[in-house]
Amino acid sequence: MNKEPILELSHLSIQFTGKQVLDSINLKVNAGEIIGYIGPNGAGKSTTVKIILGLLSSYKGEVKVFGEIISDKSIDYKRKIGYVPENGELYDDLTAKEYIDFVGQMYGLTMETIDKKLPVLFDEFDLYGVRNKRIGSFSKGMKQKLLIVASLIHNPDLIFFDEPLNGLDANSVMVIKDMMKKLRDAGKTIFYSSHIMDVVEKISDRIILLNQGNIVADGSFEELKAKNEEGSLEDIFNQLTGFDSHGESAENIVSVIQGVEADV
Ligand SMILES: Nc1ncnc2c1ncn2[C@@H]1O[C@H](COP(=O)(O)OP(=O)(O)OP(=O)(O)O)[C@@H](O)[C@H]1O
Repeated sequence: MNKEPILELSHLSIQFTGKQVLDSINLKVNAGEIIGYIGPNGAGKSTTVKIILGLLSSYKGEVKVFGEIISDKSIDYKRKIGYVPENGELYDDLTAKEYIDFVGQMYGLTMETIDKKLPVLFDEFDLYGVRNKRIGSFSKGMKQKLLIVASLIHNPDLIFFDEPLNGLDANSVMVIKDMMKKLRDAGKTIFYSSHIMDVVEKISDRIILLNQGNIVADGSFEELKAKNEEGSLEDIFNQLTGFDSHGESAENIVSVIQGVEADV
């Protein structure tokens, strides 16, 4: 069995206009895990994913995916990667079927393969009835489900989900959570970024917390809980990111709103 990590970051750093966003991050990820990749807004989660996907090149350090340094290689490694971006762009003028046909073919799938997979996936995601409608007419949740189908149609081994539950109804959320576990059980690796702490807590085999450019926690939820003597992942997150003033912040917001209202 190949024990080489599926993903390895060594001393990964990046700056934007003088701001150190990632500060020498080291990380090894093995196949068959769900990694909850969390951190405050602006911590650098999406930036990390964009570097791994080859969308940003101004970084320092080394990124290995499937055992190969990405800067040395062709873009072939991307054929085995799936990605749902936080704010995914779709082509409004295409129909849902045209979009998946297009994405599938970009990944090198034959139309025969696409035609076998697409009806089942669309059916499960409640998109079959609208497969020939233009994406521009879709609701937020329908677009999100289409992005998820597009990210998985080529059977990727490494999957990046950035807030995949955005806009999904409670039924779809259950499907996606179960689907992530089944993909993990089938040996896939999922890098899951989200601010919904109770889902991250329940679904992740390993949780990585990024704060101010550094990894400040790395382990299973049970390990983080034992180490930090806190109850929930939300509590651990607040403690490790040094945030203990939510009550005060809420009070300030409400009093300013009321004050301004009163002056009008
Ligand atoms: N192209 C860019 N040019 C300049 N600054 C950038 C660029 N991309 C990201 N940044 C900055 O890098 C930091 C990290 O951004 P990133 O989007 O990676 O955060 P995040 O952890 O994904 O946040 P969120 O939880 O809000 O999605 C932010 O300060 C952001 O302003």
